[in-house]
Amino acid sequence: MPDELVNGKQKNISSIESIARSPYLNKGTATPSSTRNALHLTGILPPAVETLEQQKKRALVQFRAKSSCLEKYMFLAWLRNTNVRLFYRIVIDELEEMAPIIYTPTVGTACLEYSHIYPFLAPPGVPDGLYLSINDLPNLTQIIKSYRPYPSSDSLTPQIAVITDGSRILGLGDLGVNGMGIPIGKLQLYVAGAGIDPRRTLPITIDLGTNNEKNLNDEFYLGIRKKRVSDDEFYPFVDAVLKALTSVYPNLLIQFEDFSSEHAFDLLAKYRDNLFCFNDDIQGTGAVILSGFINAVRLVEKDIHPTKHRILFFGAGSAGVGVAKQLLEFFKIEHGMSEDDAKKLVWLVDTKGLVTCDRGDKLAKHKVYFARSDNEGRQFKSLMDVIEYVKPTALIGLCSTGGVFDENILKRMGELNKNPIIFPLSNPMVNAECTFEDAMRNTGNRVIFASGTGFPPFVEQETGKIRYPGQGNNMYIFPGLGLGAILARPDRITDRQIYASASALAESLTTDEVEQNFLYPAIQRIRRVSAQVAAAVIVTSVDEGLARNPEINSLVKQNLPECLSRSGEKWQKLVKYVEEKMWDPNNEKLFTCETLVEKSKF
Ligand SMILES: NC(=O)c1ccc[n+]([C@@H]2O[C@H](COP(=O)([O-])OP(=O)(O)OC[C@H]3O[C@@H](n4cnc5c(N)ncnc54)[C@H](O)[C@@H]3O)[C@@H](O)[C@H]2O)c1
Ligand SMILES: O=C(O)C[C@H](O)C(=O)O
Ligand SMILES: [Mg+2]
Repeated sequence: MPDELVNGKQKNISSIESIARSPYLNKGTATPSSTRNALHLTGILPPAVETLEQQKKRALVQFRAKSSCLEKYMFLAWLRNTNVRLFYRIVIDELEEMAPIIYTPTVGTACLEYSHIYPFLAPPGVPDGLYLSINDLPNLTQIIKSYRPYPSSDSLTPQIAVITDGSRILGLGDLGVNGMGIPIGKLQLYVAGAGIDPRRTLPITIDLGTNNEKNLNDEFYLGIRKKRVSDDEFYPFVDAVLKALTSVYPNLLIQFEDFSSEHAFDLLAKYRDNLFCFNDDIQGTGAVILSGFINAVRLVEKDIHPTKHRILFFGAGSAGVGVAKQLLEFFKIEHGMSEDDAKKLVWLVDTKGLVTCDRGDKLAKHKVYFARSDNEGRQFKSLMDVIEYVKPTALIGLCSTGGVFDENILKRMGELNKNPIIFPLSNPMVNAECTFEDAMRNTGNRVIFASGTGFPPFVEQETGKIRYPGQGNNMYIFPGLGLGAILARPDRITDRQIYASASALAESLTTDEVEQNFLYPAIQRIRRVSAQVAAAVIVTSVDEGLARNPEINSLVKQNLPECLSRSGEKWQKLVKYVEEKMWDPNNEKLFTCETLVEKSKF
């Protein structure tokens, strides 16, 4: 037999095996009989040929029977790594039930336990994400090139990477390499919420050590066992990773996630103008909270003029400062305020109290901009003292300390305001500054509320009316922002694109949601909402002259004014175009299993 034929046959065998074993292509019990025969799966699979719906039903029964959220997380992780299509069918259809498992709060527990649950998340050979440690410095490019989450037949060039160094995972602190759960969770929302093809997502954890003693002393800890490296090593290593990534994947969008605040601000400042990237905790959170704030401001407009708000941030890290900066844009753009006047509407509090210029300590760089100088030498330490001084209309918690908006604080906010705006945004749920129930009870049900992790609805005792809390989480922004950027391909993510994402999100509520005083759209509608957010990002990048995708340019340019106003037929057409680009687990064209079998004539 000629060599080519032998090779040809070997190729067939290996491609057939890779279909049967591919977490992406295999359909498990939904594999049709003809394909089973071709793949030699008859006898390996039980005889029944099921539909995706039947598989989903069984998986849901198994999922719901799990006794803890962590077990549910592990079950879903296994499903994702063995049957991609079934996993995403379930996550997309049941997002309200699944989001708290694959994302906050359970992803927080999973990160805390990551080194303990690790081998049970994926079958051998299926990676959960890309690990790059400081020891890999000489080989970064090679490691990145060889990383294949699926067999090479279904590997595609990644379009979006979420990268963390595990140093500030949610409000849980430095978790080192255990932080891998976060890039994985974020990218699952990219797929479920914005229809990015799962094969085009790249979760990355860089390991530069950890200062978490518990991890360092844990016999099962999976990261390198040493203290975090100094900045002299940190910045060159991150730079080398980014260079290697972009040399292998030049169009890759990079989302920085859960870096400690100082590094988060520095990395953003260093790369925002020369790399296709954004920081989710600073810009994504800024945009999502701006959006909720815009809707909250509308709700209280008859009592408080928008420019008369007094906004108190409890927590002055990457998220607090990121949100505060984003809010300034709203006052400047929508209300014509000068930067100085807008800045006067914001007060920051950190562990030492109100952030002022003359507090006597050396302020971290990112706090200096908002430090107050109108305090006439007075300093305020406790939150209550600051509240008495500022008399805030809005209280925003981003301090990672659960329960600090206690009964007294909430009551006082209720006394000061007809409808106090209270956003306990820290994650996961145990770190939320207050619960929805406490906020309702202590303000006579008058609070305007959004939290980072979703709380259950509250039933008003007197009326029996059900009140739904808002979820102010960047998950409403990053999927749409990323999708829009991937489609338009601007050179960089700009402030205007971020602002457009926030304002499109604020406008995305249905009449029914507006009537119910929602601040954010229902999570079940996330794909539609992400399409609107993505379209707004696309239009802005075309208007800025930054979009490099010719198809997008020709589609948008001729209808630019209508698209910029986000109304009318042309805008709707663009949103539909974006929706049609979304990956869907039921789209057979994307699962070439049968076609490959047929072509292989085996
Ligand atoms: N809802 C969302 O979408 C979202 C997005 C990003 C971050 N977050 C959450 O925000 C929190 C903060 O993130 P970060 O990156 O800004 O973290 P960070 O650690 O950099 O900042 C925390 C800030 O809170 C202050 N602080 C801590 N304890 C305090 C206390 N008891 N009293 C007063 N101030 C206190 C610190 O001084 C610091 O300024 C985290 O819990 C994170 O999960 C939520
Ligand atoms: O991950 C989240 O749920 C939101 C945010 O990015 C965070 O760091 O808390
Ligand atoms: Mg984050």
